[in-house]
Amino acid sequence: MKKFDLIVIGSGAAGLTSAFTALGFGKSVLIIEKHKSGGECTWSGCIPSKGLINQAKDVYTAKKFASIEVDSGTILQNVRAISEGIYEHETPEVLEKAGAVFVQGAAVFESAKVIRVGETKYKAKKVVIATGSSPMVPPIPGLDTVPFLTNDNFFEQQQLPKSIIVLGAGAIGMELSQSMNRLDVDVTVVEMMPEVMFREEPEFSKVIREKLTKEGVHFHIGTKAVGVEKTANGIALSVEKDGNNFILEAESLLVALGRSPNIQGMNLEAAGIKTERGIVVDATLQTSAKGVYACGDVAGPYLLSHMANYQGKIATMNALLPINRKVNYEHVSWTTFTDPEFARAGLTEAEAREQHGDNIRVYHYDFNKLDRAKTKAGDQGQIKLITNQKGKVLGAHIIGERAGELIAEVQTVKTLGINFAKLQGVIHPYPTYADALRQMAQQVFIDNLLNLPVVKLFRKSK
Ligand SMILES: Cc1cc2nc3c(=O)[nH]c(=O)nc-3n(C[C@H](O)[C@H](O)[C@H](O)COP(=O)(O)OP(=O)(O)OC[C@H]3O[C@@H](n4cnc5c(N)ncnc54)[C@H](O)[C@@H]3O)c2cc1C
Ligand SMILES: NC(=O)c1ccc[n+]([C@@H]2O[C@H](COP(=O)([O-])OP(=O)(O)OC[C@H]3O[C@@H](n4cnc5c(N)ncnc54)[C@H](O)[C@@H]3O)[C@@H](O)[C@H]2O)c1
Repeated sequence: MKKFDLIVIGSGAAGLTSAFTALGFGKSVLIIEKHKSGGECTWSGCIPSKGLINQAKDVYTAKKFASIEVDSGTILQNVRAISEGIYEHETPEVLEKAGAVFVQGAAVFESAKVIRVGETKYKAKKVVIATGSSPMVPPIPGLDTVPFLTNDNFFEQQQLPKSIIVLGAGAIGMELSQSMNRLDVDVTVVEMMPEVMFREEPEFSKVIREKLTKEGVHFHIGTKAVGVEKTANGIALSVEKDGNNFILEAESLLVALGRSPNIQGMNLEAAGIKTERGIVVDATLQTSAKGVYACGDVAGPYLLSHMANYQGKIATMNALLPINRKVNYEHVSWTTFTDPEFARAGLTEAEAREQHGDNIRVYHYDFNKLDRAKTKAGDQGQIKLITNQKGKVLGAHIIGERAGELIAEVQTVKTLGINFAKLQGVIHPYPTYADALRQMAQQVFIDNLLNLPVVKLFRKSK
C-alpha cells in the first residue's frame, strides 16, 4: 500500500490550497479527484459565472448605443474557454509537476488513515477532506419529472433559452438572472423569503431588486414553489403567495436554492467522521477522527472560494505542523457580482446591535456625493459603515460600481485592526470610487475627536 504524508480528497479551491500548502512544506501528497481538478469554482461556479456576467455587461452597455443581436451560443462558448484557461494552471499534469501524485476516482474511507479508490488502497499520516458541495434540489412535487438546470449544467448549454424561471434569489439566482436578462432571456425569479439576498442589509437588497426589475427581470418574492410539470413549450411552475396559488410558465427552469455538502458514498462512518449538515469540524478544522481535517464547502459555514482557500491553508498547517491554529470568521467578506456589485465585510447593523447594543456608530454615504460617480450617467451607489465607538470597523456594506474592490480596502483596515479614521490621512487618487472611503473616514475622524473625554468635557462646560 502506497503511503503519503497527506491525502487530499477533492481538488477544488480548498483541496488545491491544501495540496500546495503541503507541497510547500516538502511533504508527500496524494490528491484524489472524482471529476476534474479545479472543482466548482473553475467549471461551474465563480469563473464561468463571472465570464458570463462580464459579457452580459458589455452587451448591456453596447445596447445603449446600438442595436445588438445577441448570439448566446458564442457567449457560452467564450465562457467555457475562460474556464479552460483557468484549468491550464491546475491540470493533473501541473499538480504532478509540482510534486503531488494525482489519482482520478472517488475516494472511499476504509479507516481514518486508509482510503480506497476503486480497488487500490492508499495510506496517509494525515487526511484533508475537501469534497465541496452540490446544488440542493428540494422535493418539489414534479421536479423529478422535468428537465431543469442547476449551476452544474447551466454553462454546458449550447444556447440560452428564450425564457426561464429562476428558483431562488440568492447569489447564484441574482447574478445569473441579471446576466441572462441582459442577453435577451425573459427571466422570472421566484424567492420564498420576503426580500432577495436575505443575508444582506435589507435596504441594499431592495436596491438591487429594484435595479434588476428596472432592467426587466420579473420578481415574485415571498413566493413558494409548490409543484412543477412539463408543458409543450417547457415547464409550468405552480407557486403559492399569501395563500393564493398561480402558475408561471417558461421554456426552462434554473434551480438555485442553496447547496448540499458532498458527503455521500465516502463511507465516513468507517473513519468515525461525524456529519450534521456537512462534515463536523472543531475550531482547528479537525473532524471527529483524529488527524482527519475538512475544509471548504463540505465543512462550511461560508460557501465561498476565498473561505475555502483560507480554511485549506489552516487545516493543512494544523494537520502537518505542531500547531493548532483556530479559524477566525470575524473578518469574513464577500461580493455578489451583480451590476452594481454588492459587497460586504463583517456584521450587518442588526448583528452589530445584537453584539454591541447601541454602542455602535453607523455611517451612510451616497455616491451622489462622489465626483467619480458623477462622471457616469446613472451611476448609483451607497456605502454603510458600522464602527464601534472608537472608530474600529465592525461591518461594511457597499452597493455600487467596483464594490468588490472597495471592500478590500475596508477589509484590510478591519482585519489589521486599524482605526477607520486613519484612512482620512491616506492620499487617495482623484477621482476614484475609493475616495468615498477617505471622505467617510474624515467623518469618523471628527467623531473620534468629539468622543475624546477631554473634548466631551470641554463641550459640556461651554
Ligand atoms: C454559480 C456559482 C458562482 C459562484 N461564485 C463565487 C464567487 O464569485 N466567489 C466566491 O468566493 N465563491 C463563489 N462560489 C462558491 C465557490 O464556487 C465554492 O465556495 C468553492 O468552489 C468551494 O470550493 P471547494 O474546494 O470546497 O469545493 P469544490 O470546488 O466543489 O471542489 C470539490 C472537489 O471534490 C471532488 N470530489 C467530491 N467528492 C469526491 C470524492 N468522494 N472523491 C474524490 N473527489 C471528490 C469534486 O469533484 C470537486 O472537484 C460560486 C458558486 C457557484 C455555484
Ligand atoms: N459572488 C459570490 O460569492 C457567489 C456567487 C454565487 C454563489 N455563491 C455561493 O454559493 C452558495 C449557493 O448559492 P445559492 O444562490 O444557490 O444559495 P443561497 O443560499 O445564496 O440562496 C438560495 C435562495 O433560495 C431561496 N429558497 C430556498 N428554498 C426555496 C423555495 N423552495 N422556493 C423559493 N425560494 C427558495 C432561499 O430563501 C435563498 O434566498 C451561496 O451561499 C454562496 O456562498 C457565491
